Amino acid sequence: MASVFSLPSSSFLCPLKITKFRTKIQTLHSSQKPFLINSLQLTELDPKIPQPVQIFWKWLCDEGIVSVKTPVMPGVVPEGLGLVAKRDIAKGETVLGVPRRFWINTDTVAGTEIGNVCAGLEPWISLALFLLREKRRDDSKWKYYMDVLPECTDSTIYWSEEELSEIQGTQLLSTTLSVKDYVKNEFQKVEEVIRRNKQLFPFPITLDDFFWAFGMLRSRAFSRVGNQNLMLVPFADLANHSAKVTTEDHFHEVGGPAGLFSWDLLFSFQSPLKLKAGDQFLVQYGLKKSNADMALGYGFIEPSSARDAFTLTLEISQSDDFYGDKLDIAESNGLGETAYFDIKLGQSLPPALIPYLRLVALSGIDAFLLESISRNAVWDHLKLPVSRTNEELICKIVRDACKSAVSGYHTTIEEDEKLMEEGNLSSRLHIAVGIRAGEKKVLQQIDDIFRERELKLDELEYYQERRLKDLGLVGEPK
Ligand SMILES: C[S@@+](CC[C@H](N)C(=O)[O-])C[C@H]1O[C@@H](n2cnc3c(N)ncnc32)[C@H](O)[C@@H]1O
Repeated sequence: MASVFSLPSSSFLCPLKITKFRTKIQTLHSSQKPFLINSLQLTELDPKIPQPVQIFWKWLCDEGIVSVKTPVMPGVVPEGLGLVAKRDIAKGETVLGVPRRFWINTDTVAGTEIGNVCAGLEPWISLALFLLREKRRDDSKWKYYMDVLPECTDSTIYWSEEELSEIQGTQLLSTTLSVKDYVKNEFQKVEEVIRRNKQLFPFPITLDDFFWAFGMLRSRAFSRVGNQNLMLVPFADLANHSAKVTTEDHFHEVGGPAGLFSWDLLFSFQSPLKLKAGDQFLVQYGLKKSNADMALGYGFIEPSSARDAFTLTLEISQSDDFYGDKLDIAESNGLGETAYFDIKLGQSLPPALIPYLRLVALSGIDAFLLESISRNAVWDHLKLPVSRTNEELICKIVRDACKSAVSGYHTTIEEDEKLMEEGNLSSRLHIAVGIRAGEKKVLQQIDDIFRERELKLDELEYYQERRLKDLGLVGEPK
């Protein structure tokens, strides 16, 4: 199995042969003046660091984005490039502040020659076109930043067909294929814009290029900063993720000095951990993200099983005799005709799952429940077992769905675990094996819950029994 992952990199969908420093030292463009690599900051960089990164660092220094006081600098780390502490850093200490004029967001694009053309486009598409254009321009303000962007990541959007076959049957595969289709469709639409504006895009832009830009934005763009939804922040985006970081609020927009004589908004990063000189500055990419989200967005997964997840999709059938009533009840409770329930390994089921399942399965004489005066009253009834038939049916629906999902994988959990134990997996195979094992474990957990429920069907108390008790007609009145 591992052999399909040791293909030469040219077999991967790694577009844009633009940035080469990860494989060979890049030479400067003839039109660029070489920098003198002798400033105070530059001598601090590890000489093993590729030249484009040294030049990027010099640019950061010259532009006043970093100063001698900046306590982090770029470094080569197991995750690629990263930020390394130059000295001990206290927890909560500000490690960098990137002035607004270097941020890349829709305002940045609006202020350029392509601003008008991009005005009606989705923010990410306008940023993607901007990136692709700046990447080709020798006189780009962001040239040295563009030169340190990677050619691709291990995100599943860049995997070859053979690599994708390793996640056969997984939800990650279907999500990846949908995302790829979406990007392809958007590219077809944007090709027309590019064609009509040849003077602004006087170079070919391929689908692979577009995927490159999409992948860069997915893996490096910040969101939720102030009122900016999507934005690239050179230097700050060298921060890698660590599971050791268990908080998420590390970046803020603050006013501050943005050069010798100016004051501006700064994108500022605070260290979530106490660091020693030489340690890597690490952040948290999202506590709620599943391993599939991490694999798709960033091209890595965490060993923690807490990120293993499976999404159960349930639906009220339009051919259901009680479709209208059921939909109304679902909608009154924040759900819809289709409902998605993210189930995480080791965690209890989402509270709305079982009531929704009971609603979907409600039929025959149980359907009288739908006639309750208030929709909320119906939902309250659905929080407890309705009838043996209904409860048996929900167990069957879920167990059948689990069985069908499990039959789609081409390996067992044991086989995946053995591969993991043997080690030596390529980074992409490591992701594939981790994802397919994780999904199956969650499916097993769900199946176990409903198998146990099936065994207790005779012990459960159902609606009619509760009603009779309430009326004092059986057992102890409440
Ligand atoms: C925001 S960038 C960080 C800088 C990046 N390492 C670089 O070389 O430019 C995010 C990317 O870094 C890598 N990365 C970050 N954290 C990682 C981790 N914990 N394990 C593996 N790769 C990681 C992934 O390739 C991810 O897509």
